[in-house]
Amino acid sequence: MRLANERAAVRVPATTANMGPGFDSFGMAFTYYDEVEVRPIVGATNVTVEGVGEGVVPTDDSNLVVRALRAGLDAAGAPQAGFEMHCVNRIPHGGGMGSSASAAVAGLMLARGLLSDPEALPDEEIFRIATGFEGHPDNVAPAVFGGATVAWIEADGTPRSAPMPVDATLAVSLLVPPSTTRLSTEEARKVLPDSVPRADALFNTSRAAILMLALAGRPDLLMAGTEDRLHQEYRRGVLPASMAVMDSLREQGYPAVISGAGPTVLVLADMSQQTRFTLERHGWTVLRPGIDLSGAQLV
Ligand SMILES: Nc1ncnc2c1ncn2[C@@H]1O[C@H](COP(=O)(O)OP(=O)(O)OP(=O)(O)O)[C@@H](O)[C@H]1O
Ligand SMILES: N[C@@H](CCO)C(=O)O
Repeated sequence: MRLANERAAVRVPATTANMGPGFDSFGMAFTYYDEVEVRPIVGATNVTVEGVGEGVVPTDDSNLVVRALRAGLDAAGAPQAGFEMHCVNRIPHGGGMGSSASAAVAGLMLARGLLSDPEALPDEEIFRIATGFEGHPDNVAPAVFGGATVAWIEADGTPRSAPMPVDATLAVSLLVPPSTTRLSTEEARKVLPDSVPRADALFNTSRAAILMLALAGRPDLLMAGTEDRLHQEYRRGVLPASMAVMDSLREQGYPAVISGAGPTVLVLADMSQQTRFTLERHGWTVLRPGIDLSGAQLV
């Protein structure tokens, strides 16, 4: 295998995970993208970043996108090089919109784009390697495949995923709190208990099944299908503002959940102008993306 192309570029979607009851398994991709371009060079890697993470994320080989690119080349048996990389980042970091999964998928897609035989890195392989970076597959699956997905880990450790039927016209709102409230997934996972009451496990089993029906065209089931007892309440202490907004929206009849590990709040509905303005006055950003059905694409 060799590097056959002098450049590759990728567009990778933001994603949500959990969606209420589907902890570590449900996910969905949005028409809201990071874009990365790369060129192999002779010499040291140099990353330039525009937008989110500018001046913060590493600009050398320790950058997550570069690490994933290198992992992809290794998996395909291709040689390494130095890289000139330019990232246009829109997905907030530590925001609950799957930035780290999208970064890993971006790097792996770029590896594919540089290879003499792109088929050496099929989607399933990119999904597997990116899940290794993340530790759980729920954001990676929609970032790779698009749409709504259910993802799981087989007993032998193999990650798997399958598309969930979704009404692509479903309205989505992502409520992103001010950037001072970012929360790393690592911190958000530390507050979760190792075991949960059987009644709560049963509760989530039915709600996850209901959510599948709701997404496929039963919007009347969205409120019941977005209830959760496995993770959100345990995270209230590290997500006080987001949980308060989620509670208030649910009281008003909106199917609101914590997006991924937070602090972004996902609402599976459009919201009244007044509700949006109130949040924006308090420094929140309201995004209203569509559902991405393609996943990451070389461009
Ligand atoms: N585009 C990127 N380039 C480089 N590093 C990134 C990029 N995106 C994410 N990261 C790294 O991943 C970290 C954020 O990952 P983390 O899993 O904590 O949050 P998240 O993926 O945004 O949220 P969630 O998993 O809840 O959706 C950043 O602090 C940064 O170190
Ligand atoms: N399922 C993950 C999503 C964030 O990566 C969590 O809630 O911790």
